[in-house]
Amino acid sequence: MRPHKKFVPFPFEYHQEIDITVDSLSNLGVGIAKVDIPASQEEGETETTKWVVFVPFALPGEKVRTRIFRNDNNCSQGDLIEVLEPSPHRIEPKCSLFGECGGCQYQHVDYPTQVKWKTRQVGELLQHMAGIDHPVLPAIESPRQWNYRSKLTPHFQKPKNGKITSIGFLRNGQRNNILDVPQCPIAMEEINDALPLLRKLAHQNAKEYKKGVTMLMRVTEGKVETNHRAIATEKVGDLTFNFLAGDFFQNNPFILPAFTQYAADQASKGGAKYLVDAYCGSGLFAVSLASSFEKVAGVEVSETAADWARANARQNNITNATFKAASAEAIFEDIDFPADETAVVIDPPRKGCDEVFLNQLFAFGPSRCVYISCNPSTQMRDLKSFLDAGYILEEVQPFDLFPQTRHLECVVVLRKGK
Ligand SMILES: C[S@@+](CC[C@H](N)C(=O)[O-])C[C@H]1O[C@@H](n2cnc3c(N)ncnc32)[C@H](O)[C@@H]1O
Repeated sequence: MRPHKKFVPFPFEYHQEIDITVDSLSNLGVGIAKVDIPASQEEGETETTKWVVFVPFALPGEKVRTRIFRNDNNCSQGDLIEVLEPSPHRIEPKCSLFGECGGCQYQHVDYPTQVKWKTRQVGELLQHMAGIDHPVLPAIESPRQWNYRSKLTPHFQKPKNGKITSIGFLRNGQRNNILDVPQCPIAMEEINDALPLLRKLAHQNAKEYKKGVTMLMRVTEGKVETNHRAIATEKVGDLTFNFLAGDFFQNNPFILPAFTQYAADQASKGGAKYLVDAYCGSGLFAVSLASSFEKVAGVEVSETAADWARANARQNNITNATFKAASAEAIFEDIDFPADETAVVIDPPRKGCDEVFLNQLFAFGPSRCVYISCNPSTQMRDLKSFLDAGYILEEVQPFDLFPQTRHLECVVVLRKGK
């Protein structure tokens, strides 16, 4: 293969193979090695400098052979060719598509080590993004490490000559190349049981699709729902939640009782009597935490989700919670809760909180904030604003909602300084 015409042949030639020792992992789950290279391209250069090489699927402590395919300004990228000295934590991946499929990054690592690395990555983000050294509690493990996902969204591209080429997920590292995935070991058994028929029907009806499709598979009461507008049901401990199958709901139901209990304990610590659930979706936290508070107010931009939050409160006999369908910052216009007795749960989408919301939140000044996020990078960015506004970081507790993948949920607990 020839190099890309923009390939820069320094510090490595195209497809040069080098043996390296991996030091750490990036937050994308990619192995990072620091190697010595000549300090400049001058002939006869004797000085060396450290250079970063990224190698996917290589584990910390391993010696591996990598083949370089790209040199950037301050790092290089290589493919993993051979593991020369394996890590004691390396295991056989369960899925034959591991490495090709973009869904999982950690199937080749034993579970306790996955959780340890996720914990460490949160600590590193805390340092790099928020500039603080603070202990991170060990990530809470998922009770199920396989067959835990209650939602799967296999996709396919526009059929060619009336034929669908593959139904599945993006290939690892690619943006529009879909790998055919007939079974997925992190999806619940119900999904894997239903997948063959769904795939067969899609192939049979291929001529009807004028563009690519993302299919929905949502487990609800032992069955799989594929209609976005259908009602799905999930039990969390003694509580029952209904929501539109296509709307957001946390998709590892097995860890949710521990997750919501932790949020309840942290939000009510210090005697807060009132709760605001910002970005409340169909009311998971508002409804789960309501018994620990006198009054609860939820806010959610999706009207259907806010309607379901109201219905979920009613069907679980929660009478102290109200919900507003609006952008999150609007909640501070109408609540009359005393700020020094109010806790706010904040669970925004991956992009984090916007400035308008944060300014309104800080102007209100609740005594406690429990910030939950599936994207610790934006969470740590926002954390800086909390610290600047006088909040004190109490606890950082990751939860592993997504075993075998690089993803996690992280809970950051803050109290207002004096
Ligand atoms: C990560 S989900 C959390 C939902 C809920 N807390 C749960 O765990 O089920 C984020 C939610 O924020 C909502 N959202 C997005 N932007 C918003 C905004 N500006 N104001 C209020 N809600 C918003 C989305 O519709 C989604 O329901």
